[in-house]
Amino acid sequence: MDLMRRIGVMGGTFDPIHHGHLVAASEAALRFSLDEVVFVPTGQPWQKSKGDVTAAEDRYLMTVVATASNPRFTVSRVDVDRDGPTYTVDTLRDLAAIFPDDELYFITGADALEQILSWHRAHEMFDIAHFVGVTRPGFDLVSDHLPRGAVTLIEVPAMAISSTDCRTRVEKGEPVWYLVPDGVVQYIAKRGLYRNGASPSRLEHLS
Ligand SMILES: Nc1ncnc2c1ncn2[C@@H]1O[C@H](COP(=O)(O)OP(=O)(O)OP(=O)(O)O)[C@@H](O)[C@H]1O
Ligand SMILES: O=C(O)c1ccc[n+]([C@@H]2O[C@H](COP(=O)([O-])O)[C@@H](O)[C@H]2O)c1
Repeated sequence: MDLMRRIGVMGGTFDPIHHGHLVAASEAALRFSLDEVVFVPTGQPWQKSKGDVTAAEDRYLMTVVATASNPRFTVSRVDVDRDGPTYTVDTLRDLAAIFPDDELYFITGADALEQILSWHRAHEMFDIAHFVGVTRPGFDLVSDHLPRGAVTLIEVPAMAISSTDCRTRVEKGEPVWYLVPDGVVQYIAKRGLYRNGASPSRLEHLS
């Protein structure tokens, strides 16, 4: 009996997680018959400007809330718990140790795929996981720059949603209902995230 499972890995800063992330993961799971999709919130996303990123614990908890209702979705703390800048090569090494008998599929949107050769030790990543590039409105989905056979491109339902737009809307007092899961709307309000352009960096007010 073949016990090898197919594990999707959806990395992101998730500041906040939105339905674009969830649809991308769900479609990749469908197309590749993934047994599980592990969402991995970044610890320190070195290519985003440091002061602008919400505390990792808040981003981690929003990811847990957003994925809780899907039995195939899980959340990993490997990047949140690792010191230093978050490199996907480390994420994949950690997950390969957790899932030693399984195949890893790293899911990434067209914008991230475009930049992927700027990632730390990028070429080593392709030995650990197969990459799945998904369409995203406003970006071209191409893989000509990547090693042959390393990436499969798939079309997913177009969700013109970004975390940046969600943060801006909250800051302006506009709703983010239906852009992010209901529990994430409530978490953002409860924690006062994204108001006045600043987020609390600790969880001392979390009751
Ligand atoms: N609407 C979307 N459709 C498809 N893929 C997406 C979408 N939004 C994000 N992604 C992909 O999800 C992953 C994590 O994205 P990230 O957490 O940076 O969200 P973001 O919306 O791009 O954030 P920000 O606006 O803060 O840059 C990346 O691979 C990104 O390409
Ligand atoms: O490995 C790197 O150097 C690297 C650089 C930028 C982004 N990434 C990964 O790409 C995923 C999406 O990142 P981001 O910054 O667009 O949220 C997330 O898993 C990041 O860890 C990875």
